[in-house]
Amino acid sequence: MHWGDTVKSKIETVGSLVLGIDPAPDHAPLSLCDRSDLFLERYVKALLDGAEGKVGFVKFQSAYFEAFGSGGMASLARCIAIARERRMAVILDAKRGDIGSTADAYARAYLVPGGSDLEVDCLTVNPFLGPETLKPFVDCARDYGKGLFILVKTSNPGSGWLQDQIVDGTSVSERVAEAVAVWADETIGDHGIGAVGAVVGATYPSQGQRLRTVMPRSVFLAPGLGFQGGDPRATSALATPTGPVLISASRGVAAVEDREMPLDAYRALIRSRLDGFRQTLSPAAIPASLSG
Ligand SMILES: O=c1ccn([C@@H]2O[C@H](COP(=O)(O)O)[C@@H](O)[C@H]2O)c(=O)[nH]1
Repeated sequence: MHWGDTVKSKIETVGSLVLGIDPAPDHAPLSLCDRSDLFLERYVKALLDGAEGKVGFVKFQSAYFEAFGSGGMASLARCIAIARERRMAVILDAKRGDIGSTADAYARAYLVPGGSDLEVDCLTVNPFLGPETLKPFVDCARDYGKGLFILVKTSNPGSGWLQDQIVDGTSVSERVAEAVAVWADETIGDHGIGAVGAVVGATYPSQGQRLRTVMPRSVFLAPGLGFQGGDPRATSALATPTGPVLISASRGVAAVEDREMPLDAYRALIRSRLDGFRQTLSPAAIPASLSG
């Protein structure tokens, strides 16, 4: 199935929220942390239990699994499988990017069916090394129904240091966006949505408006809801029929101060936080079946 079709059908049935999964033991309930070797999978299962029926997309942050070394990467593979069993579309936020031959190996690891046990539906990639280094990812997205989110305007406070710089009359992020738009057109699916999308932080919705005009057929991944203060309403309003917006929150859904919280209460908290975030989105981003 084309990534754009997957996005469209998940949004229509469950909505555009993305559950960000950044497993950090220092803000998780203690009952999940008592055996460090089991922490990652227990944490992911607790979040997925709480998110049942509330989200159709999960975004795993690779770094938090890598931080546990080889065991963490093995857990990531198992957590990807668990999320897929629960019919979630899996985005891996690994921000990969390197010279073409190495990018080819990354693409095989994450995007080629059966290429490795880290295969996901969609991957974040970094454009800093230039267009030919993104080609292996774009080819895989087109050939195997996968999705890409290329970093265009990231959510962090310092993103403007490079991304807002003007070169030959165009900002660096717009320059990247122009390339994304071309790749989106080359990978278009039945619904007019390209497989190549963009990371556009929820913290910069007015730049998002401008970027939407440059990338009319790309899915936006908008991280930064919750802890980073992203604007849910203005960001979800960037969605168009051929340019859906997926909005993600990680700590804002999962982090707790009361670390003694029992697991059942934690699952209930996840559910109510996801409901709360959903209510802050533009009404157009909420499927009719869930808007009541
Ligand atoms: O521009 C970007 C790109 C990626 N991220 C990632 O999203 C989550 C955000 O976590 P929160 O707890 O919801 O703030 C994290 O994994 C980042 O690496 C981003 O924040 N901004």
